[in-house]
Amino acid sequence: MLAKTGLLIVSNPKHINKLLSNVKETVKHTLYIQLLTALNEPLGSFYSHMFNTPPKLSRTIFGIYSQATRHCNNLDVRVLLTGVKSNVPQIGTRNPIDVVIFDRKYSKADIDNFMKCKLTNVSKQHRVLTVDCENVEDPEVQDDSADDQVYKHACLGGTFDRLHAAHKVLLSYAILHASEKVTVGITEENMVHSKLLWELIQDVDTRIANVEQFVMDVCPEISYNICKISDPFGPAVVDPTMDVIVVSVETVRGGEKINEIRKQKSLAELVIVPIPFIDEPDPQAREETKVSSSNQRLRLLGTLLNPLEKKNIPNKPYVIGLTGGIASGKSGVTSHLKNMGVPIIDCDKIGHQVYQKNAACYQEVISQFGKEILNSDGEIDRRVLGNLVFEKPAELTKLTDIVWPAIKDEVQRIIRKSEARVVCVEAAILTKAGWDAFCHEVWTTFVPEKEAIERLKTRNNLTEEQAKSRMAAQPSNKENIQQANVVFCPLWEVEYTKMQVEKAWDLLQIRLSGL
Ligand SMILES: CC(=O)SCCNC(=O)CCNC(=O)[C@H](O)C(C)(C)COP(=O)(O)OP(=O)(O)OC[C@H]1O[C@@H](n2cnc3c(N)ncnc32)[C@H](O)[C@@H]1OP(=O)(O)O
Repeated sequence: MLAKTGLLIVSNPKHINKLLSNVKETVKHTLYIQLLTALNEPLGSFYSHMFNTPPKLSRTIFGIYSQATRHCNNLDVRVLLTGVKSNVPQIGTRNPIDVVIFDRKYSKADIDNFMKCKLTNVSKQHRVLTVDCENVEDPEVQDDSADDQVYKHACLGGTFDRLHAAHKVLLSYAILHASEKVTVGITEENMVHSKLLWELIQDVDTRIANVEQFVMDVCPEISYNICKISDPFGPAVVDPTMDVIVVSVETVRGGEKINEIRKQKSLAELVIVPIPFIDEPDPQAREETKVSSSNQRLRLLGTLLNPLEKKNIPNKPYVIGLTGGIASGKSGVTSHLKNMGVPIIDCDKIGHQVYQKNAACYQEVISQFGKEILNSDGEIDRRVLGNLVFEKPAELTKLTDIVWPAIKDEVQRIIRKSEARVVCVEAAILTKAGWDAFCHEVWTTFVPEKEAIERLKTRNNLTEEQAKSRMAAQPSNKENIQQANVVFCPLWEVEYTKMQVEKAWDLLQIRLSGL
């Protein structure tokens, strides 16, 4: 049975390759890794060589996270730095340990003693395993050189969206280079708008909480200042106590810029420690070749982003409510679903039908908006009506108050008589109308607002102002995403949208099979 949380006790990091490929069969959620300092060191003298030389671990830690990315990317791997900063030789992880795995054989007495004296948070039902790694060496985990130094106060900054291996390396390097304090600047929302799929970036408080939880888990012995930053420099250009800044190789220039400003302010320059990228082992279409948050966000497209709510509605047909901003590519998604055999209930179309001549809402719409909205054959001219309502929210509400009940009745009638296993209700403002109440899942499309404006200008011949006012009549991307279970970004080629829809469809089949 897979354990939720494991602890790997590593006597020789050069075994890590084999160890990690083994543990992924044992642990399913969090894997803590504790390094012993040297091969053949008895368990009892745990940590004894580590004090005063912590940065020497940096490259080992980089190697471990790189290998973890390759071998067990689904696990939350955390290399413990406990004991590196003080000689409190105990491991008190945040999550209780369900399985302890040793990379070599020890006597029962040594193991019993270790379990009793060194581990403070072990679950009652824990297991102890040994993966024998004699004669296995992974050349990619390098020996550490001895030229690193420890300073009092290290700093670093970034977005830290969906904490991944490269973030963990940056944070670990900062911890290893600081004897007293690490400051982490985390970008506020104003700083993330140029990033790919920024709409999917976690809110700043969640990102702060994740970083805090990680650093406190791997090394509670030093102090942390985790703060929001709304410019690229944050406290690094004003704090005289900072000594060293940890950056990725891509952001060395940012570190240099900070030093230029510090110099102007007569503050001591920071030592810049650049960290190489971790390679993405299996980059997919559109992904970067390094481990990155934008890769993670791309991978979220088509997956269950927000959990499903239990609703008291019939299980058949299973109703997907598809929504999304104006010109955000809803029809691209519905055409892929249609090809997969899913009936689409198009609410725009039903909306048009309900006020056709002699239909249920025809007279009421005319009484509300006047005969000026009629064309020569007595039909309501939607272009005229659209111009009246899209510019003025109160007018739009008057229209929707008239037509939504009729559209809803028709949608529910079609659902009731459907024989299909899955149907899709396509509605621009599904959640604002409260129609998510009769959908099992809400799926949404979004494209960057700039892109939607361009599409409206070219596709619908609207001016920039008109495009903006139409967008203002709808929930924002952020609102739609927050309320959706699955999201799509039809920003690129048709095939890429199709791939997202197929992924969503395959995952939906798994959910349906569990009903
Ligand atoms: C709950 C729902 O989502 S029901 C479906 C939406 N329909 C309604 O709300 C009914 C009221 N709307 C209408 O009668 C018509 O849309 C009109 C008269 C305002 C404009 O008609 P047309 O010029 O033919 O435009 P059309 O109906 O194709 O809508 C244009 C865009 O505005 C969106 N839209 C339609 N109604 C609304 C609305 N009430 N609020 C915001 N956006 C809307 C459409 O979904 C469409 O988006 P898309 O370009 O991404 O597909």
